[in-house]
Amino acid sequence: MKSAIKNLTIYSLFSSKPPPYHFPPLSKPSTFLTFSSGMEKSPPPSSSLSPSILVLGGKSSQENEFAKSLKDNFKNLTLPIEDSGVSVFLYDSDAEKKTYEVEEETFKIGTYMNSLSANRFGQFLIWSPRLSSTQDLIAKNFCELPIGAVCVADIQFKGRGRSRNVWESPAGCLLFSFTLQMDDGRILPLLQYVVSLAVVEALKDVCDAKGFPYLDLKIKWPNDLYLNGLKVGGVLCTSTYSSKKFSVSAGIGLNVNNEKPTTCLNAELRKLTSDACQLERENVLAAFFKRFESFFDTFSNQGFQALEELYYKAWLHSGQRVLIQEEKEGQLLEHAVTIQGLTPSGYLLAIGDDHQFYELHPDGNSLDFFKGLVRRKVQ
Ligand SMILES: O=C(O)CCCC[C@@H]1SC[C@@H]2NC(=O)N[C@@H]21
Repeated sequence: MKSAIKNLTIYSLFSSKPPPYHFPPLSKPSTFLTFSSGMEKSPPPSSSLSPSILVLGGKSSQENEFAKSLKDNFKNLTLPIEDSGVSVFLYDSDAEKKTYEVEEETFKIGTYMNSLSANRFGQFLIWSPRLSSTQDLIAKNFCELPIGAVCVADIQFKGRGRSRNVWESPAGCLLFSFTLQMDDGRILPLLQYVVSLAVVEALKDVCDAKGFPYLDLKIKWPNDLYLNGLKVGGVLCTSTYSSKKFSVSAGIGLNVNNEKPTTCLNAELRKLTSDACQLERENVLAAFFKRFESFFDTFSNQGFQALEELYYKAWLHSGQRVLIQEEKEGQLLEHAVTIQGLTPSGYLLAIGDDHQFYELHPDGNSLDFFKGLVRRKVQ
């Protein structure tokens, strides 16, 4: 295939080749370490700012033992300079209850753990009221954490978006990153779609379980989450390659409960029903891991094809007419195509009015879906 595109920006997961930089070889997940789980003094409320805290906790005694070992060996972790002063605590449900009395907005680890039914993802949790970026913490310490470990922050002050964008991360958003590994680099670029799909389906699951009306959360390709025409979330997947494995840090930001300046899931829910029907970040996160775990198994064993139908129901683009741009002999030509689906490598497949197939790549400078696309001919 010949590309007519110059200055093409390709997101990190669109490259099936190992990236040029590597983390050190992966160590075994340390869940076999044995320590007694201990109670810690109550962590301060999230309103106390710098230096922040990290709370480590697990679903089972095994993960709680790992939490203890990580706390004891905390100096081995690599923290972004902005987070270097953090204090580490082990999760303690009694202490958490006291914290709620002071601060309602904190992520409730107990509620999350009770709601979590996934078996492999989300079992080991790192929570912070205020962190530079969950993505940085997870990616920088991938080798020290068990696969499936999740880091949640109430507020990020250096949140990362795609294409080096800053991700605004105020209170009320569900902000998290988690770890996973994959062997097959050919399907790696499609993983971000599996993550987005799991968010959409998890939201339906929570609404179902609570008897809430459905929110029409949709995927705007490649990684945005839209509700009623407004962006309420995004997915960022980054990977490194070592010892024949891709180590992936998957980060998700979802605006559950902060309607300024646009909207959020709960604001849209209030329009449909009573004020009493409100989503909690803890339940959404637990439902996400349940969905993701199942989708990830399907994806790993059968490929993205097995999820494609569901994905196309969840995205905004089937049959969408899109204006694409092409530079020819110094002239900017624009013409319309109709989106058909995804190519095997995860780009958009479109058919032109000339019956020619096109593979559309995202323009790194602008994600204006109707203007900012570049094209590549499929032969
Ligand atoms: O650009 C996008 O649309 C993706 C944004 C992903 C943001 C999330 S918030 C949690 C995690 N931590 C980060 O720093 N970024 C991701």
